[in-house]
Amino acid sequence: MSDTVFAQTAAEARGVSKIYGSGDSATTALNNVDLQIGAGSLTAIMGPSGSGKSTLMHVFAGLDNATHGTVSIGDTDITHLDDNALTVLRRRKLGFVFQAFNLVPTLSVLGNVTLPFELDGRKPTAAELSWVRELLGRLGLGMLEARRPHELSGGQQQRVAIARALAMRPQLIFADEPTGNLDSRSSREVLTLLRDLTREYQQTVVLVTHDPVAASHADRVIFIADGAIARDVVGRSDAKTLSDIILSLEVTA
Ligand SMILES: Nc1ncnc2c1ncn2[C@@H]1O[C@H](COP(=O)(O)OP(=O)(O)OP(=O)(O)O)[C@@H](O)[C@H]1O
Repeated sequence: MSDTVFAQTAAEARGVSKIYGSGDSATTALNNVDLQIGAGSLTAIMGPSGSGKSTLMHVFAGLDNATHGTVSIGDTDITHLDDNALTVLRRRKLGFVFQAFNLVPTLSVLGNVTLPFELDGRKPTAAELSWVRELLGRLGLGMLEARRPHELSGGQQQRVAIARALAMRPQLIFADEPTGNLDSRSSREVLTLLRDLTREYQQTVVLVTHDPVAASHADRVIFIADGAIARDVVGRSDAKTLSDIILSLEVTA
C-alpha cells in the first residue's frame, strides 16, 4: 500500500516481512509490508498490542533485520549494511525520542544535546553549535542550558530529548510513545512541537503511539494489524475517528 502523497521519500519498506523463531514456534511479526514515509511529514503508527509496531520501527531503524524485503533510509538501502555501518547511520541519520527521555543525569542540558557529536567522536563545529543553540531557543530551553535534567519538568526533559534527536539534523526521527510520561498539557506541547518541526525544518518524524490524541497531530496515520497495514489514513484525523478505527481492529484481531 504505497503512496505518493509527499514529493520525496525519507524512508521506505518494500515487501518487508519479519518472522521470529522457526517451525511451530514461528511468529510472523510483519507480513509483506510496503510503506513509504514522506519527507517532512509527521506519520503516526498505531495498532493493537502485538500488531507489529515496534518491530516495524526496529526494522526501519536497522535495530532488527527484516527476514524478507528491503528497507531504505533516504537513498541508502540498509538491508545489507554491516553492524558498524548501521551504527554510524543510526548516529548520523536517525534520531530517537523515547517515553523515558533517556537523558544523562550528570550532564547539563547543553551537554545532553551535544552528546550525539561526542558519540560520533568529535566536537560540534561552530555552525553546529549555533544550530543547537537555535534549537534550544526554539524549544524554549534557551535559558535552561546549564541545568541538569532533574532540575527540569517532564515536558522540559522531553524537549531536551527532542533537541538531542535533532542535533545532527537526522533524516528521520522515531518517537516511541514520547508523551507516555507527560501530563496532557505537556503532551500537547510536545506533539505540537514535533508537528511544527516538520513544517519549519522539513523534519520527518515517525510517531509510534497507542494514544489517538497523540496520533491526531499527525499528517497521516498508519494502522498495523497482524503485521500488515490495515488502514492508511492520509490527512489529519480527530482522536475519536482514530479511536474508532483502533477499536474496530481490536474487535477483528
Ligand atoms: N524477539 C522476539 N521474539 C519472538 N517474538 C517476538 C519478538 N519480538 C516481538 N515478537 C512478537 O512479534 C509480534 C509483534 O510484536 P511487536 O512488539 O512489534 O508489537 P507492538 O505492536 O509493538 O506491541 P505493543 O503495542 O504491545 O508494544 C508479537 O506477536 C510479539 O509477540
